[in-house]
Amino acid sequence: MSTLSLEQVTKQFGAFYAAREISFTAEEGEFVTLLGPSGCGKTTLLKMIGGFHQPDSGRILINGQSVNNLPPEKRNTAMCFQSYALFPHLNVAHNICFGLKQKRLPVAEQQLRLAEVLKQVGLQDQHLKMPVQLSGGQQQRVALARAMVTRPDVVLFDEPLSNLDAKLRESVRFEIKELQRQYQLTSIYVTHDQAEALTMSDKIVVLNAGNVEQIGPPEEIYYRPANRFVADFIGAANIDIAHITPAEQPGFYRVRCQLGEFYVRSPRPPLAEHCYICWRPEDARFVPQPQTGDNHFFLTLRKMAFMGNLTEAWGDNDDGKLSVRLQLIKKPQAESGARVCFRLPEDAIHFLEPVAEGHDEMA
Ligand SMILES: Nc1ncnc2c1ncn2[C@@H]1O[C@H](COP(=O)(O)OP(=O)(O)OP(=O)(O)O)[C@@H](O)[C@H]1O
Repeated sequence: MSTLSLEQVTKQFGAFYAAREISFTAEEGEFVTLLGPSGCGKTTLLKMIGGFHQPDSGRILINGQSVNNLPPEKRNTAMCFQSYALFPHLNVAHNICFGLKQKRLPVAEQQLRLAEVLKQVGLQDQHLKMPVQLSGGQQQRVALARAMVTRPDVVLFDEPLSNLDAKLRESVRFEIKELQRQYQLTSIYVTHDQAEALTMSDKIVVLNAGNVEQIGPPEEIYYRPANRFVADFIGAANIDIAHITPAEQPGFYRVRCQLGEFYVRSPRPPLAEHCYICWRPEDARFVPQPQTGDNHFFLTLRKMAFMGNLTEAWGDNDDGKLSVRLQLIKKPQAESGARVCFRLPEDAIHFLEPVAEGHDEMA
């Protein structure tokens, strides 16, 4: 078991920053996901950890030792790519042992490790098959076995599921996570798929244009996004501008925004009186008997879409300047064009970054 730390790691391609002063740690056996949109620098970071790119500045440490000057083969990291990265002309056993052969490990040791890892990934009976004779999920397990067999300090996953269809992705996601947990593999996992990141990770590093936006466990990232980018990128969010003042009770705040007045409980105080706020579409409750007062608001319904387990709805506030998205468990008895009442629970509103001066859309 090993730890991995990045300290202020920067990588430029010409004048362009692919990674700018990135710092995070993966503790022993931790599953850390690098999540962000295309081009945000995920693969560049993974390649620097693996030794395929050299950082311009900053340090990469494995078990507390800098590996900046070590070539890839001396780093004891293992890459796990999409399933198609298996060698098509080699059977399962030869695919798995490829790295061990290159390291010139004695054949007896190779056989021992092969048997062990085949058992770990549940492919004991498949070792003579060629990759084309395996299902997508089995191919993915071979790719993982090939990484695990070298007993790496850190496993680096580069979008390993992007080649699989939606259903298989889900089951293989759980298989990888289970193996990672069982064998306490310190793992760095690159994806732009938020569902993958939320279900698999111990910790998520949210990246945007080469910068870290937030680092935290999945629940914190989802329920306490640090800023508009994170709130919007992970899940759906309604974002508004608000004036926030402390209420009498500690930990409670009065929030005035375009939707109305809200009484909010937040473990995190706002960073300024004038901040962006967000709330999740699933947090609003339909109120059949309209009420006024704190935490109630009115929308003119614009559109509703019945999705089976929930109904998606879109509506505008009274002055028509704010459009809001809702996910309701029960379809409201109302038609498009109706003015209907909703309520937000006290803990639904989250405080984001301060609004820049002169940018007051509420005025
Ligand atoms: N060798 C290179 N030379 C110049 N620019 C590069 C090079 N490699 C990457 N980049 C640029 O750096 C940025 C980050 O690339 P990177 O591959 O790390 O993104 P990513 O987040 O992994 O994206 P994706 O999800 O699309 O794979 C991109 O704008 C890319 O064009």
